[in-house]
Amino acid sequence: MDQRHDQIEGNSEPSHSFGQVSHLALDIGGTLIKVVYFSTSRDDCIDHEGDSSANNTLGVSKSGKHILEGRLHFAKFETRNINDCLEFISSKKLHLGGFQRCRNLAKDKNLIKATGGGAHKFAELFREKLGIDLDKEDEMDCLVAGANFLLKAVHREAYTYVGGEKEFMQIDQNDLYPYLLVNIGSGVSMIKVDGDGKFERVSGTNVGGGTFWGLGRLLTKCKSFDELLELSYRGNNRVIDMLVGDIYGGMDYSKIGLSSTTIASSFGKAVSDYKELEDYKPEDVARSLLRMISNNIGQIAYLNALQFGLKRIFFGGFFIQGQPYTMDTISVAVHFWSKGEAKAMFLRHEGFLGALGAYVSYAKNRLDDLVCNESIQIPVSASYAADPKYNPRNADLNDNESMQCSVYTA
Ligand SMILES: Nc1ncnc2c1ncn2[C@@H]1O[C@H](COP(=O)(O)OP(=O)(O)O)[C@@H](O)[C@H]1O
Ligand SMILES: CC(C)(COP(=O)(O)O)[C@@H](O)C(=O)NCCC(=O)O
Repeated sequence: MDQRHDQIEGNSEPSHSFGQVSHLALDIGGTLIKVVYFSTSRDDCIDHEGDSSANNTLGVSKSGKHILEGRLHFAKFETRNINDCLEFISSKKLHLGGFQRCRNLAKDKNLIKATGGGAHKFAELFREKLGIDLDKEDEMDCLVAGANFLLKAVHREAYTYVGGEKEFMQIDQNDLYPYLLVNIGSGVSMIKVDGDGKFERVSGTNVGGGTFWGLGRLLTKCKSFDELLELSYRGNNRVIDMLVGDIYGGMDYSKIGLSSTTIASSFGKAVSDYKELEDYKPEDVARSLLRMISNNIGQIAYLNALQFGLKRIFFGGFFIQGQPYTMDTISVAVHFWSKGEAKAMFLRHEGFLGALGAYVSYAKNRLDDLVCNESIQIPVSASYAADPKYNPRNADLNDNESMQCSVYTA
């Protein structure tokens, strides 16, 4: 048996063991590193057309392409803790790949697809610590490729969020373009997508996820992003935000379509109240901040959609993280400004667009193709649960998933 295979399996109980790991891809952003990799597992072994050779996860399709069945795994780390990510990759031997056991495609085993600014910034570190070269892919190319892949290949990927309810969208592949992709990472990029590889970054804003996390940390003294979010759920923004009703004596300003509860000025009450930061509850501050930033992004997104005549806006990036209040504020902003004409849509794998784009870019070189059979909500931590060396503090996996899929190799 292949030694590499042994080493990977050696860390795991049989029920959750990895088979081969292949095609590791990274998106090293300003705040978070996103990791995507494919693994076959014994549970997933399928012998297509009777191929019972050494690698029984590799079958041959009617078109002559080999099919490798397995799961796509997702993980994320804070960029400031990049060593945790390096350790994770190293301990799982993810960088060594796995196709060579079955297809002798080892020639570029030390070349790992990577995108995001960190692919440039940390290239030397990866070479030094893991002996791998980062094969850099452009960040915008990857965001678009990742979004197109998810929208076309993954069932129940896109959804609207209205009145606290998720509604999954049926995406007609023949009627997908054009759309606006708004990626809310540390900063925000807005990309008009017209097709596979056909896009233009039409706008962006420096007021994004990093602003929420950075300002929020300074204002509330909270220690983690999740804590800040948690705070925001308990808060009441009306304590700090100046509403139309505060200015108009409790009345709507109906002539221009503003209800009394519309925020007239985010944080505006802090001026008239003569209060200091300590006089406000951190949860109210967090709530106002989340609302201010989400609302602003929703509005800028809509204005761009308007300018380019786009009806559909997909929001990605880890700022969203499937958080109800964030999505609600963005949805309301898009609905309000577009008078119901445009729709905000969210993606289940919103934070992994770039990493998935880097992943599918392997296809450019090796003619491999990734097909998702289905998308199943399985906590990715379940894949590691049996690993005695797995330390959840190292891999901040939150509630990510792995999804079942096939890789078609030429
Ligand atoms: N665990 C976390 N730690 C830090 N930021 C987080 C976390 N989860 C979500 N976020 C939010 O996601 C943003 C980063 O999103 P991401 O799409 O990964 O961007 P980038 O590529 O710039 O790192 C942060 O600025 C923050 O608002
Ligand atoms: C520079 C970036 C593309 C980097 O991506 P990120 O790490 O934030 O995901 C992004 O932060 C951005 O688009 N910022 C907004 C810059 C602007 O248009 O004003």
